[in-house]
Amino acid sequence: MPEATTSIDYVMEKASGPHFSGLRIDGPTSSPPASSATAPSVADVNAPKQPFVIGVSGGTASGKTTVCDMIIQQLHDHRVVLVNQDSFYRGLTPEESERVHEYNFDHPDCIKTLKSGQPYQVPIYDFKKHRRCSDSFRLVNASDVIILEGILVFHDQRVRSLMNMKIFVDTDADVRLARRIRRDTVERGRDLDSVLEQYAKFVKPAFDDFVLPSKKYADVIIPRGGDNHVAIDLIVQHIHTKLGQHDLCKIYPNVYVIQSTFQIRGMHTLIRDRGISKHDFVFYSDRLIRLVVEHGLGHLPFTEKQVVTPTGSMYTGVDFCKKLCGVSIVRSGESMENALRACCKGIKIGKILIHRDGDNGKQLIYEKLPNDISERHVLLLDPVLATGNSANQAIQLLIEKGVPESHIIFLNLISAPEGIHCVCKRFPSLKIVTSEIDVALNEEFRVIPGLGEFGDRYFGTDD
Ligand SMILES: Nc1ncnc2c1ncn2[C@@H]1O[C@H](COP(=O)(O)OP(=O)(O)O)[C@@H](O)[C@H]1O
Ligand SMILES: Nc1ccn([C@@H]2O[C@H](COP(=O)(O)O)[C@@H](O)[C@H]2O)c(=O)n1
Ligand SMILES: [Mg+2]
Repeated sequence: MPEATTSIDYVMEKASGPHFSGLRIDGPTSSPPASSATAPSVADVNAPKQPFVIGVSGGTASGKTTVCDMIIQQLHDHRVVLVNQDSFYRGLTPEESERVHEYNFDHPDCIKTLKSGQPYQVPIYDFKKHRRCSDSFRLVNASDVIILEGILVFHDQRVRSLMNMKIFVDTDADVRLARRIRRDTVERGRDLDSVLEQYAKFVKPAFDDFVLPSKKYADVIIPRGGDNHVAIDLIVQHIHTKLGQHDLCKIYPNVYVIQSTFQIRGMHTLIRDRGISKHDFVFYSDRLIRLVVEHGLGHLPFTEKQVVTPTGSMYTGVDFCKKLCGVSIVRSGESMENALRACCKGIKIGKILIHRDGDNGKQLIYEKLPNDISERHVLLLDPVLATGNSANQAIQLLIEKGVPESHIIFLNLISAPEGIHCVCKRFPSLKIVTSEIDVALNEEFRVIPGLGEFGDRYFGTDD
């Protein structure tokens, strides 16, 4: 895809015609870094990333935001970020606010910065006051997927050229007007006359002159907006396919990421927050660990079992696998032992301590495992999979003790792609169960965004 070569600050300003434009054309930009076109190597998080950019356009109140929300929800991927054109309106002065009906509101200026891999502070816009909320920003990272939404995002060729996929939400004009009246009067404190006047004077002409002509650039047109579930499903599938090259679960079928829900995202948000109290860190880590452990147990073999219920009927179910063992990688893996004990009554738990010895890998210094470990299925415990060096050493030890590789399930809360590659390449029959896969390791081999030193935070030695 061609990279735009010039600043896009001026983008679509010409669309404002004789009226003054609300577009912030003096907005913050940054020079693209020297190697912005390079795809990141898994080992170099500092290399600028090339996100997958989706443009979503359509007339006012066509359902753009609704469609974007549905896509994001169905993608279940924390790497997706929504950037709304609204955030880039220039704030009106008090005098301008008096004559707000003279305004023709327009366009974003952030996408180039985001595309070139730099974090960006997106302003938050107040539609009631017609200006940006002072001191209120949302930090947007160079995520893997950026959705840029707005009525004019297809207008300028240079903005379009940044997009990997363009979606136009096509909704009947009467329906849009009815929704806009309701939205602007109920949510944005406008009165009916001003909404209708603005619509006739600016919104409809701008739609005819700029928005509708840009429909021809769309790759996908969605009739009926958010009501069109088939179209949204297809788009989500396409995005999944496009991101497939990063999808480690497809490369390694033995990697399982537990189904993301807003509960799980919420818990991750809390434990990743550096400002959270120790008590809350432990509480929400424990909740997540319990989910990972339960999910991991679901991968154990079972035997069929029949029982008689109190109604005298037969119930055909399954019997748990009895020959089990937990093995924690000391020290942070010990934080997962309670959850395992709570799920598996009387489970034996072994330990492996691996001492970091310089930069040349790991040196094992302690192990205590059940004598009959070779007959057991092993749940290997470590909340963070970073480089994979410690994990590989622990797994190698288990295999040397006679545990078949396919009898090992490695449980963790977060995994770096580097660690997954490292472990899965060497031990392809082992299973990994995790709750989130992070972006990469940084130069210090720390998981990014990560959550810092898990053991120190969990056991309170981070002061
Ligand atoms: N399919 C739909 N059915 C009913 N109301 C809808 C539908 N899609 C959107 N709306 C409502 O219409 C208004 C505009 O939708 P929104 O998604 O914000 O449009 P846009 O971002 O294109 O301006 C909102 O109040 C929203 O709740
Ligand atoms: N202070 C403002 C800023 C913008 N608008 C209108 O918003 C419309 C675009 O947003 P949609 O969610 O409807 O796509 C656009 O038509 C602007 O006129 C506004 O009314 N007040
Ligand atoms: Mg919107």
